[in-house]
Amino acid sequence: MTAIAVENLSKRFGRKQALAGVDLTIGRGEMVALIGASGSGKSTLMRHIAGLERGDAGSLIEILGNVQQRDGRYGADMRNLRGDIGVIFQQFNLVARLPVITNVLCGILGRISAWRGTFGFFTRAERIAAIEALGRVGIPEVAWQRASTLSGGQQQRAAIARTLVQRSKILLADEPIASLDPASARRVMDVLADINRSEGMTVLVSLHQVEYARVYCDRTIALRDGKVVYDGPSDALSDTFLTELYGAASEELVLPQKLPVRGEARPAETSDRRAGVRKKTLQPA
Ligand SMILES: Nc1ncnc2c1ncn2[C@@H]1O[C@H](COP(=O)(O)OP(=O)(O)OP(=O)(O)O)[C@@H](O)[C@H]1O
Repeated sequence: MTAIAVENLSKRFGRKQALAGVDLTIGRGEMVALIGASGSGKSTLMRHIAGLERGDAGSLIEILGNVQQRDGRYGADMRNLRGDIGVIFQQFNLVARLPVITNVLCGILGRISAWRGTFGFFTRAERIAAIEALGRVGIPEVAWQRASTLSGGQQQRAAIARTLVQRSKILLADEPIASLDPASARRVMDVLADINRSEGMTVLVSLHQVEYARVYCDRTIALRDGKVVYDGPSDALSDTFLTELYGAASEELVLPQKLPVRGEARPAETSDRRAGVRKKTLQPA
């Protein structure tokens, strides 16, 4: 079954053609990487799939077989479909002053009555589910801490826990590791891969470094100037091929050092870098 179907998606911002006739289909249970140099349209595509933005005339997006938007208008099922999609961003994933557990519980706001959400009235079962979700991502001990006290990697994992509590079927992760040091980045990618495998959650993750795509995703979709220029096995994205696709801009897609193979022994994680660090810290100088 198809999780995400995008047909002829175009988006113009003034004179800038951010997306130009994007076609792609992602099956349920797939974990797919989206790569592209800066400004290639990754975030714009993610925002459209999340239902946060509407495409231009002629565009069609279907989520789980239902029309999410067509010709710049949202479909009738839009509200329900929003609940099926969990979104995490590079930053600003959590409300800093609230405890982590409350942030995670925000995942169920779409399913409970407005008054319960407004007053933060959550049942014992819901709180237990939130702590279990934090356990799934490896950080149950931070449940009662303020979100602002978490490292960047922990914040991303808490945001993933929120999507588990939301029971979303699709997870869109827009550059979730761009602000993290390599050890924290791998942990976040490990968690994404784990919930993809064990929960069957469809994952679309945009990445700046193609190495992570090669290690974690069988399939990569590459964007350039708002168009899909490659859609196929991540293994095929050799450095030479990347240069063919992106020219000099390919340098920003390659890490200076090789990543260990998944599951290979890794050095102990150093302390996670605090969230809010400047974007693209993994780029070569
Ligand atoms: N709201 C907007 N208004 C005007 N232009 C926009 C808007 N959003 C995106 N763009 C432009 O569309 C193009 C694609 O932007 P987008 O953020 O999707 O790229 P990206 O691949 O995610 O880049 P990065 O890796 O740097 O985040 C860029 O030229 C950007 O300036």
